[in-house]
Amino acid sequence: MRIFVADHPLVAHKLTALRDERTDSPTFRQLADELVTLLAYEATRDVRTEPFTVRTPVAEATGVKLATPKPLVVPILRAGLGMLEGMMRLLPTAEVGFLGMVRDENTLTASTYAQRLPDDLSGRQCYVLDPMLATGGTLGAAANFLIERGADHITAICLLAAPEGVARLEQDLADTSVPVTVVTAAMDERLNEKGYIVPGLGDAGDRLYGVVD
Ligand SMILES: O=P(O)(O)OC[C@H]1O[C@H](OP(=O)(O)OP(=O)(O)O)[C@H](O)[C@@H]1O
Ligand SMILES: O=c1cc[nH]c(=O)[nH]1
Ligand SMILES: [Mg+2]
Repeated sequence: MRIFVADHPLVAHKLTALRDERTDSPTFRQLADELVTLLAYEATRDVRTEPFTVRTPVAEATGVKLATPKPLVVPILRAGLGMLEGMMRLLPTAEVGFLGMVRDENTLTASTYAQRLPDDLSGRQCYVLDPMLATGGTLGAAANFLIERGADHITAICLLAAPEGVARLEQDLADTSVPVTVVTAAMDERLNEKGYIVPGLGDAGDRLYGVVD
């Protein structure tokens, strides 16, 4: 597994504002959207392309276009939905599949409550959107689910990651030969006793969409 921590002043600036507890929900959604687009630029460095030739008004130019099958973007509901538009801005022709997952606040175990994905992901590059890599349970389960369906290349975009989550993900993916990369805006210090990232930004889903319970 590969971890890429984006090192860019604009990423750091937007992330700081996102962390700020005074940031309201509309601003949080806007910042998350902008941050994802910056991260998506890094995350799509190895998106598959094929040669494509066009004619300019002057001459022929050899270039590339996105290869088929098109990449699949998979936001993990709920909070990953807040990252979708920012990702699709860079990959407008990608297809989108959905995974609904929730972490039990007491056991910190992730479970899947909804999925709408192609059955066969053979040969697909998948871009998973999940703002928080905390214990790693959610992302590990999501990645293994996609691999079972045939995905052969997975890149996860996370706004924040914790070292404990990265270690768990390494373990959960130990048996796969599918390349998995995590692109994140920052590697934070640790998890607290409730499984929240420290310093983190709080509950990403609640800050995007409000508290449910
Ligand atoms: O790494 P983990 O310990 O598994 O935690 C990370 C998950 O927790 C949050 O989702 P949550 O369960 O709060 O659902 P929500 O997006 O609906 O708020 C977050 O959006 C991640 O999906
Ligand atoms: O810090 C955290 C950990 C898990 N989920 C969140 O939304 N925030
Ligand atoms: Mg939540």
